[in-house]
Amino acid sequence: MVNMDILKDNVGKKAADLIKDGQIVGLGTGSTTHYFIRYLGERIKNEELNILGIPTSYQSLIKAREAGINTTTLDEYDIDIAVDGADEVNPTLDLIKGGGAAHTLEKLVDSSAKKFVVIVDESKVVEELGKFPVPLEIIPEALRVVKDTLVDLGGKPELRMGIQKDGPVITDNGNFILDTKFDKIRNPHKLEKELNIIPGVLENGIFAGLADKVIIGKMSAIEEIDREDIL
Ligand SMILES: O=C[C@H](O)[C@H](O)[C@H](O)COP(=O)(O)O
Repeated sequence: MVNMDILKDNVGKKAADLIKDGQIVGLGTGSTTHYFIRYLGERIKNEELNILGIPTSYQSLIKAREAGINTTTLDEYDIDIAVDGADEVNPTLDLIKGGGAAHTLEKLVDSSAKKFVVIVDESKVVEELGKFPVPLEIIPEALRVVKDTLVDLGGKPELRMGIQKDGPVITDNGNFILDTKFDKIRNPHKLEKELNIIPGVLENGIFAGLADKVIIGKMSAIEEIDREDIL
């Protein structure tokens, strides 16, 4: 395993150990939550736990099935705890997510949970959000007008292109992604709202004020930061 994978493995296990029998669990998307889902599946099997997962993407649905986690939907259950990765985390626990184009359903699931736990390796920790471009899921018809609006707001939008697929990335919801670089994101709460009121934008990847806890995998140790600690 390369170093970053070890850190992701460590935080995935730590988060899986937080889950209690009988809970409904939001299953985040990405290479870090991959470890969480795997360890949760192992605990369910070894300890005969009664746990249901609510996936945030086709990827996490497939991984849940592989791990032996039964799944359900938000229509049927409230979520006790959601565990998800992030592309950037700042000192006030605001996030940028959506590197895997799953942020729309992730935001729905993560914000619905009674507790939202973020797991990251130390490379994701930043002083100020914005080095990672903000992903916006947009309906395809809105491409030109949303791009123009983002430029007016000081952004540099780029249509995310597929790999091993010609043309743009198509999200799980059938839409496009505009990765938008902003020079500095001084007020993530404000920018998150401004982006979401642009007609044609379904959801953007800023998750301001949502995380209750962040678990950071470092070379030296695992660091845990709770929202109440920073208030
Ligand atoms: O759309 C994807 C998600 O927001 C991921 O949780 C995020 O990109 C972090 O993924 P990873 O753990 O692979 O860095």
